[in-house]
Amino acid sequence: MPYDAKHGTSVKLRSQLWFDNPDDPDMTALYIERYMNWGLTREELQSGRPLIGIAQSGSDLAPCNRHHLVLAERVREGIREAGGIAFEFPVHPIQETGRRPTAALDRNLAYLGLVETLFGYPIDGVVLTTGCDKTTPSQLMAAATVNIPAIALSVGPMLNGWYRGVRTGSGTIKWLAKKLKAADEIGWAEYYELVASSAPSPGFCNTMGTATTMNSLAEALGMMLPGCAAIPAPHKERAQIAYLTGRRIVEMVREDLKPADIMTRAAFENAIVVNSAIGGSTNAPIHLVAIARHLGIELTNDDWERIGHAVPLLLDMQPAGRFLGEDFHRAGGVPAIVAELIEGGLLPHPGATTANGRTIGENCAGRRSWDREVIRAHDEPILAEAGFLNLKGNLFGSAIMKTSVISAAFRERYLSDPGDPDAFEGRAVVFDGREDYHARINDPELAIDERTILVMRGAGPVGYPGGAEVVNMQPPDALLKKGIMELPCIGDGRQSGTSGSPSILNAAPEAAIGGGLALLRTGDRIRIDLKTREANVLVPDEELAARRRALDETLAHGGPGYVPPSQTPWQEIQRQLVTQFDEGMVLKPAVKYRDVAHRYRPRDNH
Ligand SMILES: CC(C)(O)[C@@H](O)C(=O)O
Repeated sequence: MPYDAKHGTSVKLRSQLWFDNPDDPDMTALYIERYMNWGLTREELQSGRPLIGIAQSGSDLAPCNRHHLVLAERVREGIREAGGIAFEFPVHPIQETGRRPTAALDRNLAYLGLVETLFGYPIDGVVLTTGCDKTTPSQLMAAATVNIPAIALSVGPMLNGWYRGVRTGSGTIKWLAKKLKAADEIGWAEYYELVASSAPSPGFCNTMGTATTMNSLAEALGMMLPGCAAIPAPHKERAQIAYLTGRRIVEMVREDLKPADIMTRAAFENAIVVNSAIGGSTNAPIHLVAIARHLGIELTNDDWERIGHAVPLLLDMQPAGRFLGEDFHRAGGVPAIVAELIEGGLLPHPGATTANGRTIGENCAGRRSWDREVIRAHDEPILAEAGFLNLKGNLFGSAIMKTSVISAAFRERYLSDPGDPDAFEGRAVVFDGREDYHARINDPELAIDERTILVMRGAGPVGYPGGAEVVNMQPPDALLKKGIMELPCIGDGRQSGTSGSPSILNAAPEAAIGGGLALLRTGDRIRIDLKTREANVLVPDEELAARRRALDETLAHGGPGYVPPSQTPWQEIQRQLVTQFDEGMVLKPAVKYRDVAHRYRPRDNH
């Protein structure tokens, strides 16, 4: 509904409440004078042109998004040409590889800041500059809450990394370098060289890590122009789509096309299917559930399994496959994946609306793969069932397992219980947080062998705090030297989207608030059944009940000792308000605020 009809004012655009409000010329004078002080004229600000925010997520602290500082010029040109005026402003930096203790702590902080900015300033529509992992969901969450017209612009992945003729992918190469170093095959100098080779240009991870995943899903949700997610940052098409995005947001304001019109339940179901087909990150369920909750859409990890598990893997990209971002883009990017899914009858809602005003089906139908090695045909997939499993049992109520990275060697070694090829059992070795893991992983007393299951607890939204990517646990050096490159891992934290290890992640509730992992002890046996989706510690119920009583006692006296104290005000605030991973790790009081730009009119400041 247009702004004037909803609020009974004589202004047509929200920004006119500040700059062109005939009902209050006195306040208009106050609001407009300072925005003219850098050269804008009264005529520009009072001519009914939409004022378009550019939510700038790039900075020197956020190298993955830094190229947005350059792209914003093309966005501005597009906005101007379509008759709008650009207002660029900063969003809180979120850099996964730079922020300690974890960038995930800042997703909700950036969300809060952006909600306040969009609500409290004269902005009619916004370009969200997405990139590194959490920069995408934080901005989509804010756009969902405020619900003014919004369109996302991906910064794009880096160019492919190369080392001695071999593709080196972000993050994924780090796991390999660690293994080579542990096996004494390389020294530190080559280690640095190898890892740095994977980052040859501006842009985010060139693997299907969380960044490419979340940008691809933003496109699948309909919040980007078609093809936007995968264009590498330095390519000319990246600057071209920045310009087109700027033009389009002005039209979206005129059409009053808002996030809640685009990000419907149907759009989320499409995104889940696309995530399976691209081999997307295990961080995606957390973020999509969060965005959905801010729109009032009930999305669960059961939905992820029900809608996504049977979908085939079509994209051969690291860590699930071989290729990198440039290859994905050249093969056709997200539109080619969607086209294959439509062809195979696998996309549930081809009629879902997207940011350009057309449906995802209209945008993508027929745009099939240019390179069948990189993006496979729907009937010749890399893997038949590539989606996530949602495991449950006496260790947790929900944990995600990414099936597309379970290697053949792993299947052979573990999923071979006689008569039960879907189950494996192992002895648990439990670590209380990352420091404990790094201090003890090579301790021979732990007797870690090829049937061990590594467990990390204390890494969740409350425990770490923020829910860190620290469940990337590798076997001890002795096993790596023997060629055992991966052990099954379980954790109440997250794992990098670039990791290829067979892991059970995002376990909720986490140990820090008394989840089942808190009851586990080194030496316990764990059984995982991929068919029944169960994960249980094989300890008699009476014994578990006794451990539960002891834990309750500890919790009553301030909680398990492995939860470190908060170090900053935000750590403490977020700990008090945050939900668990399976509920999106959102701030509990925040989700009730919906459509705030239409529901509320901000009060004047003088
Ligand atoms: C590679 C990183 C930094 O871990 C992240 O981007 C991810 O893919 O999860």
